[in-house]
This record gives sequence, C-alpha cells and structure tokens, in this order.
Amino acid sequence: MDIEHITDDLDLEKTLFSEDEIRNRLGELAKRIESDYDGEDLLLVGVLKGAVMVMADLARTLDRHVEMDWMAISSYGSGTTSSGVVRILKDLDADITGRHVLVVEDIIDTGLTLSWLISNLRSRGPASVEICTLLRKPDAQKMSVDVRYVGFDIANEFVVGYGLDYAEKYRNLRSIGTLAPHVYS
Ligand SMILES: O=P(O)(O)OC[C@H]1O[C@H](OP(=O)(O)OP(=O)(O)O)[C@H](O)[C@@H]1O
Ligand code: HPA
Ligand SMILES: [Mg+2]
Repeated sequence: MDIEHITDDLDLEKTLFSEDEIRNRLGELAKRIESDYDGEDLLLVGVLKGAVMVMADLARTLDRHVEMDWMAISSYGSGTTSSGVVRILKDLDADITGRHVLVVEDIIDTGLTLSWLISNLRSRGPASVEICTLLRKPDAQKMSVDVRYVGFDIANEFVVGYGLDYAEKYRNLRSIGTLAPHVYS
C-alpha cells in the first residue's frame, strides 16, 4: 500500500486531479512553453515550497535546456488584513537582468503572493517575466495577475496534494483533492 492510498482513504474527500491528469496537462503546457521560448535562454523560478512538484515534473517534461532557481517568500496579511506584504526568506541565486524568467507556481489563490513577486522580479530588469501555475482560483482573486500558462481553474475551496499542504501535510500526495471535514476539526 503506498502513501497516497493510505492518505486518500483516510483524509481526502474528493480527488480533483489524478496523477495522470496532472501529467497530461503539464505536457500540454510544456509544448506551448517550448514553442513560445524557442531559441531563447529560459530560467524557471520556483516558489518554495508548494511549487516543488510542478517544477520537478514540468522541467523534466520540457524538451529543451532550462536553468532552475528558487525563491522562498513568506506572505503576511492574506487572511483578514489582505495587505499583501511579503518578506524574502531566500532570494534567487541568479542575476535575472536581461533574462527570460518563467515563474513556476502550484496555485494562485488571492493573487497577493504573485502580484508582489512579479513586481519585485520586474524591478530587476529581466527581458521578460511570465507565470506558469498549475492551479488558479478565479473566484478567490483579490489582485489580478496576468498569467500566461494555467493548468486548471478550480472552485474556491482548499486543496491539497502535489506540493500543496495543509499545516505542512499532504504535499507528497500524487493527486490533488479536497480534505474531508474531520481533518479540520
Ligand atoms: O495567491 P495567494 O493567496 O497569495 O496564495 C498562493 C500562495 O500560497 C501558497 O504558498 P504558501 O504561502 O502556503 O507557502 P508554501 O508554498 O510553502 O506552502 C502557494 O504555494 C502560493 O505561493
Ligand atoms: O487551496 C490551497 N491549498 C493549499 N495551499 C494554498 N495556498 C493558497 N491556497 C491554497
Ligand atoms: Mg502552504
């Protein structure tokens, strides 16, 4: 019995996207990315920790050279205050001046994290900054974010798996789903 089976049985209410569905959709996005950046240098920037799975699978699906770098940021105020204030915990190793940057994310929820991050990256003088996110919640967005590559638009409900956590758990599920009510109580 693998770990996904165990946690699926106990804690997931419904599965939204299976491992296969995620893989297929990333394959489609990868084809568009290959074509859009044909002949260009490309730096993928993953946002820790949630983007780890998307980054690992997207990067391996891309049939071209890419560089990978990571940022860790801590968001404040995305709950009641909605201030969108963000602190950098780990900055990029790379200087992105003049480079094509593709930010890789697991989810855009309110949009506060990415709207802050994109303006921060733009201030560094890159050739371009675009976003690839596996999930987006259109009904939850407080800040509009211009996203070039979206895996799936989903309803405004809390999801876990494939990098997405609830209190740091469930990131290692292979599929994405919602949690059963007993988990929250
Ligand atoms: O659009 P928003 O409302 O800003 O939410 C999206 C952000 O929230 C999650 O990160 P989180 O802060 O939970 O950190 P994690 O990736 O380490 O789980 C997710 O990975 C995005 O980065
Ligand atoms: O729905 C979500 N699940 C997990 N982490 C998140 N961070 C923002 N939205 C979510
Ligand atoms: Mg989280």
